[in-house]
Amino acid sequence: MTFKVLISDPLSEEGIQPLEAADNIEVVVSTDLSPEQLAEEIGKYDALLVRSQTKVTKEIIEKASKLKIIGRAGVGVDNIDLDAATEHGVIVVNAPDGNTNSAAEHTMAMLMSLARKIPQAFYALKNQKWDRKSHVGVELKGKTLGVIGLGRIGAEVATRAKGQRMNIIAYDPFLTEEKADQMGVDYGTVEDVVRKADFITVHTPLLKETKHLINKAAFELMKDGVQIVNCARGGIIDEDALYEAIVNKKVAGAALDVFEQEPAVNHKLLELPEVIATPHLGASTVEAQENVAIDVSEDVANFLSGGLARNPVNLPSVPKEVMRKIEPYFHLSEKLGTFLTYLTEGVIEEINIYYSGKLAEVEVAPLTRNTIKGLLKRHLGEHVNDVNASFLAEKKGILINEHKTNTSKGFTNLLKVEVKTTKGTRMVAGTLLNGLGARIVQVDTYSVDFIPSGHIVFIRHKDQPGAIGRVGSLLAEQETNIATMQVGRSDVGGEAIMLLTIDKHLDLDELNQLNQLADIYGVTAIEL
Ligand SMILES: NC(=O)c1ccc[n+]([C@@H]2O[C@H](COP(=O)([O-])OP(=O)(O)OC[C@H]3O[C@@H](n4cnc5c(N)ncnc54)[C@H](O)[C@@H]3O)[C@@H](O)[C@H]2O)c1
Ligand SMILES: O=C(O)[C@H](O)COP(=O)(O)O
Repeated sequence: MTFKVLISDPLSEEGIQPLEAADNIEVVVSTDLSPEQLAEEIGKYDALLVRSQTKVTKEIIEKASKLKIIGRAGVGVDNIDLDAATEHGVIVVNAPDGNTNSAAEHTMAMLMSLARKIPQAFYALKNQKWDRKSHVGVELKGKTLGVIGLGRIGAEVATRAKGQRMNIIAYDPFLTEEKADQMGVDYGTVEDVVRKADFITVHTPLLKETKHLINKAAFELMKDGVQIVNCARGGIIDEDALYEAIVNKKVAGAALDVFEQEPAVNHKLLELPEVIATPHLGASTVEAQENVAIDVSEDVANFLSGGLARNPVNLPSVPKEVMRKIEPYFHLSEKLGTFLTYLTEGVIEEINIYYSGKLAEVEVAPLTRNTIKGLLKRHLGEHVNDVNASFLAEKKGILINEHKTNTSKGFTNLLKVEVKTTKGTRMVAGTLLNGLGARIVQVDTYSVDFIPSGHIVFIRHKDQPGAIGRVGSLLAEQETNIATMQVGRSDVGGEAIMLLTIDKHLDLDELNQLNQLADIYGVTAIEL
């Protein structure tokens, strides 16, 4: 099978080698597509690679019938509708580390240019003006730099600013006083940071919570003459409030690499001499572009070949260590879900997944997603996958509960799935036998032992002499070979079950004949 990958923003040619080199991938580079053209084209592609320019909207994703993965060669994914991607089962991956250094260096370049008015002086000189008086700057040494968002880039900026002998005060929701101490920065709230800083730099993602984090009220708390840097995302700083604060002389200068609307030409902030700017160049270095393109190309190529994504954005990433422990249970978890879809009637209201024995000691969320995938796929179709399974279940109002218990009924590990529907509760449990693979060991209250794979017939019948024989004889007449057979009953003469694994698929006629045998209550053909 050949996968088609569209690259719709300029990426480093060296960086996309992992895709070009893959036998099963055809790469198309088309960086001038309008949104309408992209919407028209996207249906042909299995993967899309972008930077920040391509807007991957809900409308685009809805037209992307074959799309499996979107790769963002960079950090920020605010140009991608993540909810729409998740709903349509499209995984989004980014390259979180490749441009950290370049973005931090660009921030420092902007900070120093701002403090020494280098762009303004250069502009004057270019216009034949030898003007030394208007371009007197300030030193960084001894000043306080407020860092809002002390993640990868914020932390690198803090380290470099310390090299300029600045004091750092930082706020990040994940920063503790202890960690701040270890990093040699002062810990503060957003309010502390904006009150105390001479320069403020923001390094958060653009989220609902960070939109206009620096607003009119924040500017009012700042020192007079404060200077502002934004090399993260337009929109973290309220541009109207910044404009006003500069005009009112509260803010002495601002260095902006990013804007609320990009490309930002004819922007009112660019008319102010106190503002210096670059057109979103933080990650535009040869090194960063190569790094991010390699990272994302490798991830996309690997994912298309059936591997796991290293840097998923809309799916929690699972540490390798945990993955190694739970990977053997993947097959079992999906099969248990699928098996139950054949037994249940009515609308699913609640799914309870019980992990016991060894399984109770590990992170099981990926197994839960996989079980739900198995439960939903048969009815909702192939588009249900790990990315959207929980989302779709939630959207359908299904309650999902994970339980960890110690009661593993003598098995070293046991995975039990119980589904409550409008018509009743059904249950199935499975285990992984050392060296023998997966087994289903319980169906409702019956103990069984069979491999969850292939053609299975589940029969409910009256516990009567002859019932089993009649089923065996009819299957023989139908030239159906029985591979294994399990029987179980709750009470003598009561309801009993037969679970047969057979060598071929039973058609409707053959099933009907089985159903009409004496003492048979119901026959279900299961394909696992
Ligand atoms: N200008 C560019 O070209 C360029 C290049 C790379 C990254 N970026 C942008 O820089 C930003 C940071 O990137 P990163 O790689 O450091 O990301 P990161 O995830 O490592 O760090 C972001 C930090 O922001 C913190 N944060 C979240 N909400 C916050 C809040 N309300 N207040 C304070 N902190 C908050 C997080 O806890 C995290 O530590 C992103 O917006 C990214 O898109 C821009
Ligand atoms: O979030 C990022 O990684 C940067 O903003 C880089 O964006 P770009 O890939 O468009 O340069």
